[in-house]
Amino acid sequence: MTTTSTSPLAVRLAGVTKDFGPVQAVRGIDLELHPGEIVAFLGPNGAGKTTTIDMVLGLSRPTTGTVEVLGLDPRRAIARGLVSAVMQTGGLLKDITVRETVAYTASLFADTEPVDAVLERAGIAGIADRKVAKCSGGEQQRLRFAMALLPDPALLLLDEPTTGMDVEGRRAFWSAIRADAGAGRTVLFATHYLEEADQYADRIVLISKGRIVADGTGPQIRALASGRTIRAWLPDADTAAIAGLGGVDHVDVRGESVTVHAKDSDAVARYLLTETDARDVEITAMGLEEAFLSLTGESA
Ligand SMILES: Nc1ncnc2c1ncn2[C@@H]1O[C@H](COP(=O)(O)OP(=O)(O)OP(=O)(O)O)[C@@H](O)[C@H]1O
Repeated sequence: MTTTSTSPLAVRLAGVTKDFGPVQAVRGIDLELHPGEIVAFLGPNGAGKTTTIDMVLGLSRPTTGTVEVLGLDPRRAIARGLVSAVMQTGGLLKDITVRETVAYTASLFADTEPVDAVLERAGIAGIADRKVAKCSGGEQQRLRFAMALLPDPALLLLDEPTTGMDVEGRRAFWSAIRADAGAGRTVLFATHYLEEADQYADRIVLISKGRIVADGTGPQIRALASGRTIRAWLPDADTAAIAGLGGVDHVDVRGESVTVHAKDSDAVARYLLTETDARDVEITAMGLEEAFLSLTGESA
């Protein structure tokens, strides 16, 4: 694997913004990725994930700020074979086999890993003689992954790599990526899927409206939105009194039940059980889905 001693960082973004005319797609991102990390870039549609990845790939330049890949300008890093990307679609010839596809790609590079080794690493050695047209979406993505591994890149970028794949295809794809990343490769992938980020990344960078709104492990992201939900049966709930309790974010009354989002669930439960006729009091932690919506400001 190729690394550079001049910078220990795989990716460094400092004060990066990107405007498209009046659209501010990226509004000031600072981000450092360390070698060997698997990082998910998680965010809703239009958050700025692809725009940021394109800048890391040297496909576009930031409006302000700097982007460095392994201590180099992204285009130099690409030219040196330090970076590869797996995109969502395109780029495959249907009438040749999996092995022929990788061999053909290898012939375009001066110096590559052996074809059989990358087929093995991508988990598609068993289907090497299959025509691309006969491969499932997941197998085609693993083929793109094999092609991306040919220059033995230190950094691998994946833009929503599992869109349209079924659960099994997704699992097989990620187990190949994970096994390979054990060797020290840095991986940055964009995704809409919370579960995918939580399951396969060491670190989640949550992005919304062109800014990073949270950065940490799956459990850390959940802890940031550390509120709990308290539900109880309580006809004629005094919503003003509940809203006035410390740490209450939101009170919702539906029919005879009340739902409260609060940081201090004990105080709410104590109030409900001692000061009111509430019954069936239920407290649940926020799931990753709710944490995501609350942190990206997209909750109802
Ligand atoms: N070439 C462009 N010209 C004008 N606006 C653009 C261009 N590329 C992106 N945008 C806008 O910039 C914002 C960020 O888009 P971007 O594609 O980076 O988001 P994303 O997080 O990758 O979204 P998705 O998950 O839908 O792919 C959006 O408002 C988008 O419409």
